[in-house]
Amino acid sequence: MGILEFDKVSLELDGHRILNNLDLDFWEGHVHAVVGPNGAGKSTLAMTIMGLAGYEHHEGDIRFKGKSIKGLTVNQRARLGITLAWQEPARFEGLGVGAFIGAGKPGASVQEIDAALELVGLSPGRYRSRRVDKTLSGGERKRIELASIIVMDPEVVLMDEPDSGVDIEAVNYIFSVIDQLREKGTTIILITHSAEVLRRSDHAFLLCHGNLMDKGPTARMLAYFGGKCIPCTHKNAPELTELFDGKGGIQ
Ligand SMILES: Nc1ncnc2c1ncn2[C@@H]1O[C@H](COP(=O)(O)OP(=O)(O)OP(=O)(O)O)[C@@H](O)[C@H]1O
Repeated sequence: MGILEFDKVSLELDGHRILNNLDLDFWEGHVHAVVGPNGAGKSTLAMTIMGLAGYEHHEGDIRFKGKSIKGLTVNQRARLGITLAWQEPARFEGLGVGAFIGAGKPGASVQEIDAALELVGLSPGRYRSRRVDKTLSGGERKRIELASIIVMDPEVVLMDEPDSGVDIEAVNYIFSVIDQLREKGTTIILITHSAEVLRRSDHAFLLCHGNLMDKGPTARMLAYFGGKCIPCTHKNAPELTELFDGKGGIQ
């Protein structure tokens, strides 16, 4: 049994079926990737797992440790240990960086906060007292968000395009955070367009137009990035030339 299970989950937004009858099983302590072309429904899947407003009225069931989480709020899901690393720390804008990082764990010590900052490659002396605001660069904000996840120590963490908008140095820190979370036994769900990120996973799901097209070990799913997209009969199936950027990633 997986730690997080989708049982025939479908979701309509604005009259369009965005997720279609998905049966997914995320195994405890594994790193899963969710891949697929633009508009496949990957971010919608993440929002639906988190139970964000507008995404809660899905058909089918989502179970965490065997119990339905349908109807639970984002905060209730977060308290169970399910969290999403947002693209940017938008919550609590203006809070001190240290307070922001400690917010997910009542009583978090300065040492824990500093250790998390160091893990993402930000000097505590320089960053802990700064504000979470627009004076931080996009990459810094992303790393601060990751530091908050390290302190929170969730059971399931979703990361939506963890390597987008960050430089090579920051990407390496993000990858080392993924490795550390994996070592701790955290279940990780990586939503990605990047073959490099996909390589960090053990197992991947391929979505297209809200449908699960394939699932399997990463090594096999990497073929998708190599230009061998599996046959798709959807009327709007994108041309392969639209999909691949020629550098091992997809557009
Ligand atoms: N509120 C909404 N109303 C109608 N359609 C929506 C809504 N939100 C998302 N969609 C559509 O749902 C589809 C899936 O969007 P989603 O953002 O989940 O895709 P994605 O796989 O994450 O794409 P990308 O790789 O481009 O980020 C898209 O066609 C999008 O336009």
